[in-house]
Amino acid sequence: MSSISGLFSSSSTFISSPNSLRNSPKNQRDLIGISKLFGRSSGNHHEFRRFTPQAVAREVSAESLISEALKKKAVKGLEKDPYALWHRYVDWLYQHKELGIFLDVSRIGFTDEFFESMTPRFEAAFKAMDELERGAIANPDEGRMVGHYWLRSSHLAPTAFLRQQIDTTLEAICRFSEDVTRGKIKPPSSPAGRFTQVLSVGIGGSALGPQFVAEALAPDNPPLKIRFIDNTDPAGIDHQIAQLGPELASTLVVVISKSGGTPETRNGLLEVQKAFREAGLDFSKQGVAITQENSLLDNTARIEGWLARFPMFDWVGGRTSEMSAVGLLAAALQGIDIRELLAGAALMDEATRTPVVKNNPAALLALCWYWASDGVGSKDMVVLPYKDSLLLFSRYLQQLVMESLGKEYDLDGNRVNQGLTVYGNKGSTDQHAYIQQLRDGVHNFFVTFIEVLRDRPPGHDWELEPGVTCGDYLFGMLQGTRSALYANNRESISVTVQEVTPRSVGALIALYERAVGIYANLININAYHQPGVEAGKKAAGEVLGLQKRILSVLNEASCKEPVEPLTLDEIAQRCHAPEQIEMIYKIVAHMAANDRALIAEGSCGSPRSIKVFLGECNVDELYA
Ligand SMILES: O=P(O)(O)OC[C@H]1O[C@](O)(CO)[C@@H](O)[C@@H]1O
Repeated sequence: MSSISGLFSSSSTFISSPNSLRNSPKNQRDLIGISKLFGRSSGNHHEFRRFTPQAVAREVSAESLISEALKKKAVKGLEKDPYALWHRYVDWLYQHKELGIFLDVSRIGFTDEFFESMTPRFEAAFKAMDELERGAIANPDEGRMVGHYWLRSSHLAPTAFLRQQIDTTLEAICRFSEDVTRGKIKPPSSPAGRFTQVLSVGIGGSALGPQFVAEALAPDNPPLKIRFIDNTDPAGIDHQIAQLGPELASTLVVVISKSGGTPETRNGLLEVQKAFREAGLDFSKQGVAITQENSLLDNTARIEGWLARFPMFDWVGGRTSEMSAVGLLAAALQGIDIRELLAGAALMDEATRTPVVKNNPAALLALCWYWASDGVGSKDMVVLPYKDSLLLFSRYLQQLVMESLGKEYDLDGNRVNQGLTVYGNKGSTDQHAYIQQLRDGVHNFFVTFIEVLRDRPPGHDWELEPGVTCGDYLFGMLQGTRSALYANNRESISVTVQEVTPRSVGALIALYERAVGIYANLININAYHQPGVEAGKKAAGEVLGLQKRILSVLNEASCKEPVEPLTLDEIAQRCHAPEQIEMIYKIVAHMAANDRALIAEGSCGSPRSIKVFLGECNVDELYA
């Protein structure tokens, strides 16, 4: 779309003459982009929508909406007159006084006509969000309510039972973390006499929120320092445990998994438990589980008598779980004011319930996303917080946005392959990395700047040049980049917060949660399931199953007298998986690289030369 707007603004005749576009090789990429938008065949591209009557109706309206939008962009282009821009800035500026948050959408070029044309979609989206908050089954696939908003305003939960669950869990978190930080609950055998470290084991939504909040808000000397195991990388796990060293004895291990069965998290737990055994420590006295009631993890923790268990609710998704026990316990243990975090989110929720788009910052974000990416994710969202402590915000948003919006089908069952790509680290650091391309290169993105007005706590600033502080440079870099991008027709949104505090961080999380919810409604997809992730998990399970079959086949051949080394072809035949020969090669190469019992002769660089056998024959397994 990027080049589309540039293209159309240079010559409006292209609009009414799409064939002339098609003829220009320079424009092929744009055309493919457009045909993808509408699911139309283009050359070898196959049809990929089911054309139900509703789908046709929806498609036609989506198509006309987008081409209308393009025409308007073509006619108007991005405003360059400084006074007109200033008026646009002032007219569209959103401010939340109490939260000290501003949203500037003036550098997104949507037109008044486009804004008007979106009214029916927004009306439907507000209605759907309202129903969701009232407890409708908003995740139809999984038959679940979606209630992360209730976590910070329990009085809005649809039943007394839910209200009580939320309130008692919050009280339990506060009590437990206070008892831990005050040393009332302590590790059994640490010379420190109290817990000094938290080791948080979890992945995806069970890690990203706590990581972001720790980076953003943990004080320099927190009551407990936090570390994360968020992968099944053995070297990464070893590193975390090695860094803890003797402090393992005073480490509170918080294992987080909504499902309670995520393999990476289970592996992390088993690795940590092994480290505890080797150090002669009793894991159960230092382990805490956060999971759904009766999950595998919950049952393990209960049976093994872990120190504590906190619930994760069925109606809270992993990527929106920061305000549940998932995020709150870790935050409280680091001395972060979780009531403020919740208060900030609640205030933002209130502000983003209004059905007046111009007064609703989440709706404004959704409007900009729709305009900038044509409602089909045709451009990526680059998130650039100009503040070190917000470094992980882009990574946090990556899951929130991409796992929510990246969907194959819409709610009517049409194949739409929706999404919105998010990436970014922080400014001004990224100006010395990839912003060159953003300014001058391929135009396939829009930017979200996150600005923090307060540079340092009061009383700590100084001028490193007459009249200029270090923070002035950071400010200058942000404003300069915003202007330079805009001058080259690169659109941007700016979110400004007064300070990075628990309140503003809570508000930012709530702002984006709601923006994703509204946007999902605008594009008619279910934001609350993740069927695609299951495919990867299933395939991983199949790889491990194949590995077991390979070992069994090799064991049988290696128990022969003499031992029978097998080629990869022979292994594949005996595993009844000839089509899996490449995977078999990879499994053998991986095991060989890790000094497993398997011996591979030949060179990994010439797979056909490889012959494999096991160093030891396991007779028991033969007859198992
Ligand atoms: O909390 P769990 O159940 O371990 O899941 C972790 C993450 O895995 C996912 O389900 C994706 O696999 C995420 O949605 C989730 O946040």
